[in-house]
Amino acid sequence: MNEIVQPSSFDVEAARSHADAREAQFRAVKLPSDHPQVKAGRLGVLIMNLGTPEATSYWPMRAYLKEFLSDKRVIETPRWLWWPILNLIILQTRPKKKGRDYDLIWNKERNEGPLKTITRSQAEQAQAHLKQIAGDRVVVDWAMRYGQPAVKPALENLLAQGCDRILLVPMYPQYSAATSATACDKAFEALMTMRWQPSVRVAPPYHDDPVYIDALADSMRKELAKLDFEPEMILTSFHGVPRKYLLQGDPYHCQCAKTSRLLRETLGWPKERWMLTFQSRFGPDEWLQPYTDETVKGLAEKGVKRLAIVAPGFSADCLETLEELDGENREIFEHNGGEKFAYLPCLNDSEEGMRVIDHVVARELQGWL
Ligand SMILES: C=CC1=C(C)c2cc3[nH]c(cc4nc(cc5[nH]c(cc1n2)c(C)c5CCC(=O)O)C(CCC(=O)O)=C4C)c(C)c3C=C
Ligand SMILES: [Fe+2]
Ligand SMILES: [Fe+2]
Repeated sequence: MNEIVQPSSFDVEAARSHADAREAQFRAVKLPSDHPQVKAGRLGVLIMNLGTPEATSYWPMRAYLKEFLSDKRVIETPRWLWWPILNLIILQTRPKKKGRDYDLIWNKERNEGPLKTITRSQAEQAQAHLKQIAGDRVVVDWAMRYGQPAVKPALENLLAQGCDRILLVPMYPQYSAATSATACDKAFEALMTMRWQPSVRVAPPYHDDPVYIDALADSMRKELAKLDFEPEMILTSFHGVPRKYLLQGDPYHCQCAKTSRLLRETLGWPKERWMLTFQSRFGPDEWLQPYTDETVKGLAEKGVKRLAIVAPGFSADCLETLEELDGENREIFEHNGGEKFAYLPCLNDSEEGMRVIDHVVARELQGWL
């Protein structure tokens, strides 16, 4: 690539900021007519979450579940055994059943799952925050590991805007191969095909970051203050994974346990009125225990009347929190003798939630910005 030609009128000192100077440089480039367009010097931030179906009817649900459940990072069962189970059993019934569940939480105004609405807003707010700090130098986009918007076009979009350094931000406070690693795999797969590969960083898990723990504590205090009761017990419920993933070295369980402990300590909540549980069990294998639904039932049966559940592992409310925790588990509790139940929302795009995202992004851009 040929060098940037600076016209004499271009005065770097006079530029208001480094970002403005970069912008001015883009505009000042003079290239031969057959030279490819060169855009560089910007930083990209790609916020990545899990994904959600395009619609709640059979075929979109089936496509989403097939992509998700075909991922070897999610289901580690050998393919010869898993393929017939997935195609001949699960994909026959689950799309319809789960489609009905998605109907209960669907954002009808935008015709999309809440995970998409919230992730988009998080990215837009992060972009607005970075604009204040760095002008147009940083571009924020968002993508989903499964479904739309896909990771590869999002990376291409960042490159097209001149981002030659990209920060990937998997929106999972606790690392698991089934979530953070597979999101990065998808990004690296896209980078494999690129001639001019950007420099890439990956934001690490933030399960014990004081900014995250304080944001969770602040959000919980606010939500608890709105209730007309004080919970006898608080459950911190995390998405489960098969127990064998823990035994094979996935740090997810330990990171969930640490988040839960730090949150309780920060709130000063009594140990005997706080629990760590795991939800969303899938299939016949043993998953991380104790299971949320069995715990909720057991507590109600033992006479606990007032219960609150919070899901610190989800950066955005979704099917697993709105339908499973606030819907199914509320019903289990009330059906077994419980009286007052509260589901406390995720950090989402709230002030507390954005504090965490802005902090993680700013920290990981250090040295680049
Ligand atoms: C079957 C294996 C699964 C593993 C392992 C798993 C891990 C895992 N998942 C999340 C976060 C989310 N999962 C969501 C939905 C969902 N999860 C599974 C399966 C596994 N997840 C399925 C099949 C589904 C789809 C719904 C269903 O059929 O039950 C969601 C919600 C997406 C939405 O659209 O709202 C999230 C978020 C984590 C954090 C995790 C392990 C660490
Ligand atoms: Fe899941
Ligand atoms: Fe552990």
